[in-house]
Amino acid sequence: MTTTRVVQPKTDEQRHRLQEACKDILLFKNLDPEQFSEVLDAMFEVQVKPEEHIIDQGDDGDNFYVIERGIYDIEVTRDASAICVGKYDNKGSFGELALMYNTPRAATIISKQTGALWALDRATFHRLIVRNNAKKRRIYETFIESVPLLKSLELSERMKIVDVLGVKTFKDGEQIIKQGDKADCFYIVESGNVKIMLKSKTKATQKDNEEVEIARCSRGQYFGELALVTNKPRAASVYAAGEAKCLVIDVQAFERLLGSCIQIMKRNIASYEEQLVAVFGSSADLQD
Ligand SMILES: Nc1ncnc2c1ncn2[C@@H]1O[C@@H]2COP(=O)(O)O[C@H]2[C@H]1O
Repeated sequence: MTTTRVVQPKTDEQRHRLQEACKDILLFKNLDPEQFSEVLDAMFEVQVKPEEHIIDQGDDGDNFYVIERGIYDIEVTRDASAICVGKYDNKGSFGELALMYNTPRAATIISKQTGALWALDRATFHRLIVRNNAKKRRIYETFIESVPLLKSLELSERMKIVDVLGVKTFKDGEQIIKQGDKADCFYIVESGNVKIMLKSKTKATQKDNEEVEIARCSRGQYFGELALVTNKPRAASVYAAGEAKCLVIDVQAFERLLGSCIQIMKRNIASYEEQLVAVFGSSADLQD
């Protein structure tokens, strides 16, 4: 693997767009500012046409991609039939697996309209992101083993979660999730507390726009799964209560790696109705 720093020349306007596209990329969250700036230097713009195959399942991995804009289908072929397992909608990233694990591409990614991507070459991805993974595993191994939801997974499966997660710190009172938004992440609390707040749409006596606290989550507990499991907008808002640090997993990794935990989550979702009945006298707000 080369250790040379790659610099792809960019205009100020391009760098600005690139920074915008990369600001929420989970795999970049653990980089220090110098490493992040090396990543940005190495990235280059790729314009895509409708129906273009950006990645073909089975190929060797060349680049990691960050989405600036466009819709991309994710297709996985098993037993000779291709199934669309999800899509990227104007945000997110893909193409990390083949580069991380030296495996053939695990899915085919097809653009559905004209779009724009930023690509990071394999050597730079390896040098800056993959090398960081050993450190990430050391830091999070014990904590991730203690998370009750993940107990049923194999150690190797838990480590794959660690490889792709991002860590975010929220200030006291900062909004983490907004009720009604489209969902794209799942969260596990590493430290601090978060409070789940709900604006009732059905309770006539409640003042307009007033949010009511319905639950709190602390270390080892998770939130943000409901909308991912039900494919609906966020059912409640979530705020940091004091400083809170969360591990964040994107929806594609959630579906790929946490599929076997979904039954446990569904059982817990049933108890949300009881919480709502306790607070509002009815669980109707969760059902629409
Ligand atoms: N369910 C899925 N299975 C495999 N790959 C997926 C899935 N969903 C999204 N992807 C992305 O599709 C990419 C295809 O190339 P990679 O295998 O390098 O990395 C893969 C992931 O980034």
